[in-house]
Amino acid sequence: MTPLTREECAKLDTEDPLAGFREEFTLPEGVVYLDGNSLGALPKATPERVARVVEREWGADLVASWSTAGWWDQPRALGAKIAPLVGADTHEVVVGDSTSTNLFKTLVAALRQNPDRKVVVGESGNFPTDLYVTQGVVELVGATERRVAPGEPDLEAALATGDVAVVVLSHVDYHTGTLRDMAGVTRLAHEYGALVIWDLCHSVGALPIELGACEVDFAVGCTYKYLNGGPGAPAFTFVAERHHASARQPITGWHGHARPFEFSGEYVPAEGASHFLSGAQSLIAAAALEVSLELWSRVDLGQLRAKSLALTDLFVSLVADAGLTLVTPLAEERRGSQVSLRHPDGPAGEAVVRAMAERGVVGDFRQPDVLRFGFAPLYLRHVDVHDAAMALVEVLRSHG
Ligand SMILES: Cc1ncc(COP(=O)(O)O)c(C=O)c1O
Ligand SMILES: Nc1c(O)cccc1C(=O)C[C@H](N)C(=O)O
Repeated sequence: MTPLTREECAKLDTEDPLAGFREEFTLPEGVVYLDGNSLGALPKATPERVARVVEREWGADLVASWSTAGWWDQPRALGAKIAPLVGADTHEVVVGDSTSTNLFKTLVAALRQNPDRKVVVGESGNFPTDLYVTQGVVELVGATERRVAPGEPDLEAALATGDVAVVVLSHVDYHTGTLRDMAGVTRLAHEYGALVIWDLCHSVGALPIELGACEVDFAVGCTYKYLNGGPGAPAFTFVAERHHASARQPITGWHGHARPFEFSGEYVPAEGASHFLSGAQSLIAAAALEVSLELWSRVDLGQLRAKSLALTDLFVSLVADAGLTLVTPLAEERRGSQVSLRHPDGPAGEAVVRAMAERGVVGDFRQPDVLRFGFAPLYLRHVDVHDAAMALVEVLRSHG
């Protein structure tokens, strides 16, 4: 692709069907924010809603708000708002806890769903919390972890032994930005009798996801990156309907009980994904997420994906001769909404990211040598991408 001029980028911005969303976010003056894959930007409507929950629902209405303000059902209501973003039915998604905790719950549940097998397959290089939680679960339940190199060939070899209960994978890799073939990998795992848990942290809000059509078993994901729920916003859990009747998660708290207000001494699982809830959530954090999900309900995911690909294409073409190695696959079906570039001098890449931040371009560095730039299509313009790329080229030039 021939790199576009800034004027050509400005013209594309005038034709962008998503352009209006930028006005709905608070963005610091003079900053190009390419770290929305770590912490998404703040929707302008969030502070007022959070203040209302604090002052009115909590301050004035107190305990009545559990029913009058819908607090009790908020994990399901928010789950229903996430469902269309991930191609799920409303009763298959609940919101609460962190991605790490939800991975723990779904992994134990998936192992119990496949009781004759005791091997969990993960990939080296997956986000550390996925690897750590897997280690914790296999120790706890007496299973075995088999960690393979990323990619379908190694995964298939690991599955072919016929003893794999569950596979845990990231839909988009946090480090390289590689997008996995969710349908193909899920089918492969099923062919070998394994279940699949997908971590959607780097794909939800970045591209359309079809959990139902791909026949995914379980999925988890966070809401503070592309979904703009705020720092530490509650995560979500997807449980396919076919697992509802039998799946059993291990943190059997009262919010996952079928009749919590009977206060009985015996645990009876709630129906549907609700069983995957455990205890009370922060309703203040939930209010912030509710605002951003209302905004997300107006987003056309096809337009989002088209813009994401255009922005990452643009960035890649503008920095093609900068002396960095592209890590993120260029093939559209393999690319998330980020661009990762390897610095030839490894750790020197960190100084480049710092120098860019001094020029108002915020990206991040991931050990040992990757400069990582996330492209959140709702609030980034083509001109921002142009400016960021030029800043990177200049910084690299001045760093020799
Ligand atoms: C792939 C992936 N999984 C999980 C997490 C985070 O999990 P938690 O919200 O529990 O900190 C992140 C980011 O921090 C991530 O990138
Ligand atoms: N979740 C984070 C946190 O709690 C503190 C600092 C950073 C994060 C991140 O989101 C890191 C991010 N998952 C990554 O892909 O690197």
